[in-house]
This record gives sequence, C-alpha cells and structure tokens, in this order.
Amino acid sequence: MLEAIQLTKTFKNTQAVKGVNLYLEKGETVGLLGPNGAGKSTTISMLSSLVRPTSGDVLLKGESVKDQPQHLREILGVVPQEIAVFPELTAYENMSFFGKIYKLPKSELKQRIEEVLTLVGLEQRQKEPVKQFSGGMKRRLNIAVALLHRPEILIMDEPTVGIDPQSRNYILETVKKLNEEKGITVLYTSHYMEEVEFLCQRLYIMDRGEVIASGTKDEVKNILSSEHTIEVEVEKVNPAFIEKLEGVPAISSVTSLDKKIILLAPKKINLLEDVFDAAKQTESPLKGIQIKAPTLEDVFLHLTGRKLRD
Ligand SMILES: Nc1ncnc2c1ncn2[C@@H]1O[C@H](COP(=O)(O)OP(=O)(O)OP(=O)(O)O)[C@@H](O)[C@H]1O
Repeated sequence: MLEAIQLTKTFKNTQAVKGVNLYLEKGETVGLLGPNGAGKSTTISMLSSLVRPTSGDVLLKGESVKDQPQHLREILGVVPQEIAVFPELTAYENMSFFGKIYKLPKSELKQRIEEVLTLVGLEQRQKEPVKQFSGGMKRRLNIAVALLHRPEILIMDEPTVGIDPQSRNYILETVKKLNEEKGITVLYTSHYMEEVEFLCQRLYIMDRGEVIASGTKDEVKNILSSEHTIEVEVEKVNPAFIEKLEGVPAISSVTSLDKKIILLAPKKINLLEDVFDAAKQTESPLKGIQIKAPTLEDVFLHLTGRKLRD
C-alpha cells in the first residue's frame, strides 16, 4: 500500500536516513523501532510527504507521490510526536478547527467529531479547554485530530512518550481497535519493545539511519534462535571481569548495563563454568546468574551493542 524505496535524508553534515526500504501492506500494524536519533521521525516525515527526501522515493499503491502528495495526504493520518493542538480552545473547538482545514462537510462535522472523541475516550471532556488536560489526554486528542478525515493509513510517532500508564494503555487499546475493527493500516514508531510486541505483526529496527533488522516478530527473534542470553548480576562492573569474558571464544557478545552483564552464546554451550572462573580470577563477586531465551530487546542489543533506551 505504502512503500519507501531507498529513502535518504541528509541535513548539512548529518546523514539522518541512509537508504531505508520499508513497506506497509493494507490492514497491517507495523512497528518502527529504534533508539533516540535513529532516524525514525525523519523517515516517517518523508513517508508522509512532509519532508522531501534527499534521494529515494515513496510509492502509494505503486505510484510515486513525489509530484502528487495530495492524494497521499487525503488517505493518511499523522500523529506527530509534539502535541499539536491549541491549549486555549476546548477539545471540540480544536477538532472543529482541524475539521475545517480538512474541508469536512459542515453537515458531517459534528457527528464525525463526536465519533472520534468517543473513540479516544474524550467525549465527556469535549467542552473543556485543552490546557486543563493531562499529557495523556492531549495525546489522545492529537490522535483524534489525525483520525478526523477517516484516513486509511495512520502513522504514529512515539505516541506514548512521557504519559501516565493509564493513558498509555488506552492509546495502545485504541490503536489495536483501529486496526482490528476499522481496518486502518498503522505504522507505529516507538522505542518501547513491549508496545511493538503487543501491537504489531511485523517490525523494522532502525539504528543510525539504517534498517538493521526486519520481519515478523518471530523472524526477528529467530536472528538469535540458536543463542541464549546469560544475565550476570554483579555488585560493581569490573573491567577486568569484562575483559576476561570477552576472551571466552564461545561468547558472541558481552554488554554491561548498570550492574548487569549480558552475554550471548550458542545454546549448546554451557558457559557457567567459564563465568565462575572469570569471576574468581578477577575477584568479582557475583550476585546472580540467569539463563533466558532471547527477547526482541536482546536482538537489538546484539545488533547494536546498545539498549533501546540508553
Ligand atoms: N531538521 C534537522 N536538522 C538537522 N538535523 C536533524 C534534523 N532532524 C533530525 N536531525 C538529525 O537526524 C538524526 C535522526 O533524527 P530523528 O529525529 O529522525 O531520529 P528519531 O529516531 O526519530 O529519534 P527521536 O526518538 O529522538 O525523535 C539525528 O541525529 C537528528 O539530530
């Protein structure tokens, strides 16, 4: 339905996006995952025709949107990261303002506003000025604005950052409902692995401007299917201990995070003895050891050497 072909964006000296390919099939919810600065917002701005690519193209139903972004805008709803509503106006007045911009017929406007405000759970609060809303309520209103013109595709840029858990759950449930009941195709940008796990059928992982892994959730986890993760808890990370572990041939990656050292190694190999030996030789007291199946978070760690939320 919507496809990015070798999208690239360079800002002065920064190559924010470096040849990204991705696609959305009708009816899917797709996750775009990556840490801050990975290039997610720039990618979706190009996908939505808000930013012109340095090179590459965006295809809607197989046709380039470069010279005709209007058709894309008609069927696309974009929920930006920043809240883009007027604080002095009520929720209803905000919706009415954007409805007029979208040129919704007057006869339809009132009913449509009520429909979308109900969808995001704000129908009871529609007469209140937005400045009285919590951060989560403002974000829900932001989503309502994007839905006003009945888009077929919804692109959401980290819609749950910095809000209370209740609003977050509400937003996640709303996105699920929009996809499952209304058939809206969703591209959901996030740096929360668990949100993508809950919502999406497929995902793209971006880092430093590039897609570094993609596929269904299982396909991405299978990148590490023959590996297991060993989490070693320590009182203090001792560089000599890390160095010793890095010297163990069977360990494919060693990452230290706070007071945890995360090791990846083939499932067949029992590493416990090597870990205990390394700890003893470097006089590093251990607080605990856990062996786990890899998660999407581990895949990210393995591919980049960093945690998603550094
Ligand atoms: N208008 C701009 N001018 C210059 N550099 C920019 C501009 N927009 C983005 N960048 C840079 O491009 C890179 C990618 O930024 P982008 O906002 O796309 O990442 P992101 O993955 O969405 O991160 P975040 O979660 O922080 O929004 C960053 O290094 C950023 O500083």
